[in-house]
Amino acid sequence: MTHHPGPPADAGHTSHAPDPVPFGARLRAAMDARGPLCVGIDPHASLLTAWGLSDDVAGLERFARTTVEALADRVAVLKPQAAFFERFGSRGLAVLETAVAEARQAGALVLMDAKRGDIGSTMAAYASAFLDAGSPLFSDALTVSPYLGYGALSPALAAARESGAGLFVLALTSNPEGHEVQRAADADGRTVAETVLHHLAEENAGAEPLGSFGAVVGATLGDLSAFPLSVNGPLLAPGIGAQGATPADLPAVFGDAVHNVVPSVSRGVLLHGPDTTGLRDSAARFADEIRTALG
Ligand SMILES: O=c1ccn([C@@H]2O[C@H](COP(=O)(O)O)[C@@H](O)[C@H]2O)c(=O)[nH]1
Repeated sequence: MTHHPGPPADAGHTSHAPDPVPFGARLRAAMDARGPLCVGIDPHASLLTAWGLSDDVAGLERFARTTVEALADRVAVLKPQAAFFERFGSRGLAVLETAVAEARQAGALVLMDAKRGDIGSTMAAYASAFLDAGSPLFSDALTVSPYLGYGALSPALAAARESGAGLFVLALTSNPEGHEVQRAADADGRTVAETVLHHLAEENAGAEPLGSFGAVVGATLGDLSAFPLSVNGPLLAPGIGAQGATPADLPAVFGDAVHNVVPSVSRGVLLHGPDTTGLRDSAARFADEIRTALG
């Protein structure tokens, strides 16, 4: 697979032609070319301050631009955390739109971490916002929450198929509070997380080289061999760095599914900014550790 992982040539404008190559194939190509590391763009107020920036839209804009310029030409995936842009209202969203377009233009796949989930009719509007090729916030993939029922995600699945985008469905999140919901079992003893993973395996059946519908599975969770992680789709693994997990943990957590893992680091890289070399060197160190861990 030699397809360029980046966007169509008109990225940066508000109109995008649907990419005929499904997200899973584009992601596999990007992982092969650049390694699997995903870096989060999480402009925490504390990071803006640490970077010598003001906690306002100007600071946000500088933070996002610096991160994109430092990393979009070398990591497989950039993952803007929408919350940190939304807190500045419409002007924050304008910064997010620009960051998405510039990151895609530079060759990174953009995973919008917005964790959307609602009844189907409202889910269709979220899908339109992030997964319709003509939307200003169109992204290569979107995180979604299945806790209104996996079936309520149908409009997002349909929109992603239409535009060649992907989804990452919350299954086993990196935070300890997730357990009481995600590990709750039904009458047959099947946990919520297992149910989500089974749906994803069905979604991705037969897809090559990789399905477009992934799961979010924290790198912090220890041995997950009790869960059916082989969904023939990507597994976004947040929790490396600031939350305490390390690349060396990945094989023990993910077992046979480790080669479909997209390890994700936000603060662990970002705290080395605003210096471009600091950001790049930090990302390169994580990438090296991941390569070593995955053999
Ligand atoms: O289970 C999850 C799902 C998403 N996240 C998000 O990833 C980053 C983690 O940031 P770090 O600075 O590397 O801790 C953040 O945007 C979370 O909202 C997660 O941590 N766990």
